[in-house]
Amino acid sequence: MSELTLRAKQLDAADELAPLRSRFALDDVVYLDGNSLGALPAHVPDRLADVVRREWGELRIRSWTESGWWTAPERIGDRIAPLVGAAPGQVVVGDSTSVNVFKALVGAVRLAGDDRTEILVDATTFPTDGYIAESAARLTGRTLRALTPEEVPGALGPRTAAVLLNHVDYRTGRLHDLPSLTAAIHAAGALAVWDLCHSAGALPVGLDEHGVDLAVGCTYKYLNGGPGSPAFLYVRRELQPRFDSPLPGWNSHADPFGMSPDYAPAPGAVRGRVGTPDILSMLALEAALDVWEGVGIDAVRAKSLALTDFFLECVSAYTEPGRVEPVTPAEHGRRGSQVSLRCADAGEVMKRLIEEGVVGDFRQPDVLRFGFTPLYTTFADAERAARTLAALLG
Ligand SMILES: Cc1ncc(COP(=O)(O)O)c(C=O)c1O
Ligand SMILES: Nc1c(O)cccc1C(=O)C[C@H](N)C(=O)O
Repeated sequence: MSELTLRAKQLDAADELAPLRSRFALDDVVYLDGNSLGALPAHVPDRLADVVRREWGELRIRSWTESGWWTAPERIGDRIAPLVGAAPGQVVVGDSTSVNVFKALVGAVRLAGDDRTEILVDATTFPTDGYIAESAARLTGRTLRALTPEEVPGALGPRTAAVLLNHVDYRTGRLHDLPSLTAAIHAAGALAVWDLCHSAGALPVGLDEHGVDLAVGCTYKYLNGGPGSPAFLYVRRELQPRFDSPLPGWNSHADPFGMSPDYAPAPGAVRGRVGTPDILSMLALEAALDVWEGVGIDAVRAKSLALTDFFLECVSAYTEPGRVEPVTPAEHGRRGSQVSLRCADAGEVMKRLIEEGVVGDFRQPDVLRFGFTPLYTTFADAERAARTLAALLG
């Protein structure tokens, strides 16, 4: 047994979170793609079967009240809230991340007022955010400026309405400094909107603590909600009474069954709802969140850093110098829960890695991306992935 294989064994034996892996349906594939689609929690199929057979099949329409379907968006929002550092009543679940980016950004611009004429967006962001920001700017008559997060403080001014940023960059795995960027945005009198897709469930976010205004995130990555599971929207409590949703569907009405032709927004997080919630996906997500029972996000972060440190060490020990180049920052304060390696022919290399039972993904133009989900990823997984990669690269 090599020194690193032995170390992996010791690290797994000492890992307090190791028993959580049994809460998931996993096989002997090394699954390092939980930053794209989280693994299936083992109890979710039975829960979903119950929702379909009993709640839908037998109770039918009664389930909207008797099975708690109607209030699911806020109830599930309150279960995500502690994972992103939010007190209850500020997170609502529903729609895709893209739709929530639209609600949050247009809502932020409206909150900022008419004399603030510019939106700033992270140029390195996941593309959907940039597309939506462009449309939000056109619809609200604001200009849009795309720049890197480092350039944001220097670009802020009295004209800035809102800034849309990613907490962790999907390609490089770089963690941006949410507290200091939010503080700089506030000092300029603008609103901070954060996309938490790659940090929710992976590391502490501290939304309330840092005074973030609005935030969105998906639930199918580190929250393991399943393919296409609904996203979430956070609106800071103090802003809720003035939050003017650009998609004021009947589900966000103060009295939805009053069926009034006049719109009156509901108070609180409910104001972020739009139309009928996608109950099957939503209740799969709710069940998936049970795996967090007794688990703290700080412990998850500590293991995530230990896993990514160990993976980087194994890659450097096993791989010929120069074959791959880490693009994820080594510094803990700037690292999300993934490791991205720049590599020649990355698309082909990832295809072969997957054939060898190590699943990560390829991102244009030359990045091998490995996601580490501390709830189920082991140190042995990290070592085997690095060893398999090195063997492939020769
Ligand atoms: C940072 C980020 N924002 C948004 C999305 C996607 O949004 P949606 O859930 O609408 O597909 C992703 C991944 O798909 C993402 O990585
Ligand atoms: N949402 C996805 C999908 O529907 C299919 C494939 C991948 C995804 C992803 O989530 C991609 C992901 N946001 C990324 O960081 O690349």
